[in-house]
Amino acid sequence: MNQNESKKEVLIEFKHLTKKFGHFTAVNDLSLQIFQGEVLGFLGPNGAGKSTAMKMMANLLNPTSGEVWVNYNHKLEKLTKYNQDYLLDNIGFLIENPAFYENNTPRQVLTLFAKLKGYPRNKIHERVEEVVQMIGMGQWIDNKLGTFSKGMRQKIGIVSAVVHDPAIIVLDEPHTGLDPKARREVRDFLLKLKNLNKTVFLSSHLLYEVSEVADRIAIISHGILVACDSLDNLEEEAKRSVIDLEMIGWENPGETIIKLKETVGQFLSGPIYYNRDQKIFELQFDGSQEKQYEMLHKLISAGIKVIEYSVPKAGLLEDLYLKYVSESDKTFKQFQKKAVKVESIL
Ligand SMILES: Nc1ncnc2c1ncn2[C@@H]1O[C@H](COP(=O)(O)OP(=O)(O)OP(=O)(O)O)[C@@H](O)[C@H]1O
Repeated sequence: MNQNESKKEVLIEFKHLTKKFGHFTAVNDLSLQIFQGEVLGFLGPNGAGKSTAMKMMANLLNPTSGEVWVNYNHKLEKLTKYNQDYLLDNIGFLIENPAFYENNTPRQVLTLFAKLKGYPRNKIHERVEEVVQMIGMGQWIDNKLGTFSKGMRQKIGIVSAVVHDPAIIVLDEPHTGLDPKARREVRDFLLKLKNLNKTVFLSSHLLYEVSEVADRIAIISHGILVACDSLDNLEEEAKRSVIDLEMIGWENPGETIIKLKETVGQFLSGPIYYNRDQKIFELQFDGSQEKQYEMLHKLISAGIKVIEYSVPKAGLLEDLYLKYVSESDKTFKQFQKKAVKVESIL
């Protein structure tokens, strides 16, 4: 935990949360804190366990073991069926696909949600109009939901999670069924919530959508938390790992790779790749900026004619995300193999 995190108030805490369906472990010993005022992106491939964890947080599923703790009056309390009404009162959830009556309008549905959640009656009219405008659906407020596309319903579902103005908003895959324009509207909506200092816990398998709004990212794969850090730190880590090198005065990529290895091999953390289209060499590098400079110095001292030496900007975070997920895939497969061996011995 860094210094900033230790100062912030924890609003939700998962403690060793585990959910098994029969022999299958969907969420495996997940420990995670969500801090006041942050947008925490919960990222993972399909089937990673995101929805299962969120359902346990909403008390829609009981954990097999572990606990969810929720902040109430500046004190964390363990979530149970006895205190869920007041503990979850200040949280807005979009967990499953929203189902609406076809004949209702967004105004009717959202007014009902706000009433049920105890929002002040004299302010509901204004609040409903405000949130529908916020997500760019103002002109549809009195149209029947039966005429809406999947994406439009999804946006109304997102709004239904915030209409009572909760402090914490939990959105499971809010981008489902949205086209690029609608995704941008949802992104803008999430940024507005962030500016209002709301705490948002957002799951998705879309890295870009999460990285545009999140302060921190938690990556889950096969039910296991494989990374959790601030977006800045993850971006730093991603940047450290690759350097693109463009040179002149070389002919054969194979021979050049051998020469590069001889010259700077001690700094490298993985193989050197040659990108044929861009005519650049990719060095896998894991070190400080000082080391990065030393490496450049060695290249030039060895007579290698470097004309570009840079950290690529696009796609780095994606590479890092895929690295975490594929490492976890490998570990999971090895574990499965061992499990099969043990079963056959038994
Ligand atoms: N009720 C259930 N019974 C059995 N298995 C389940 C149940 N609910 C979920 N699973 C399994 O648990 C795993 C995790 O599912 P979960 O829905 O949490 O993943 P996810 O990360 O939300 O995926 P997606 O992005 O596809 O929604 C999946 O393999 C799923 O098939």
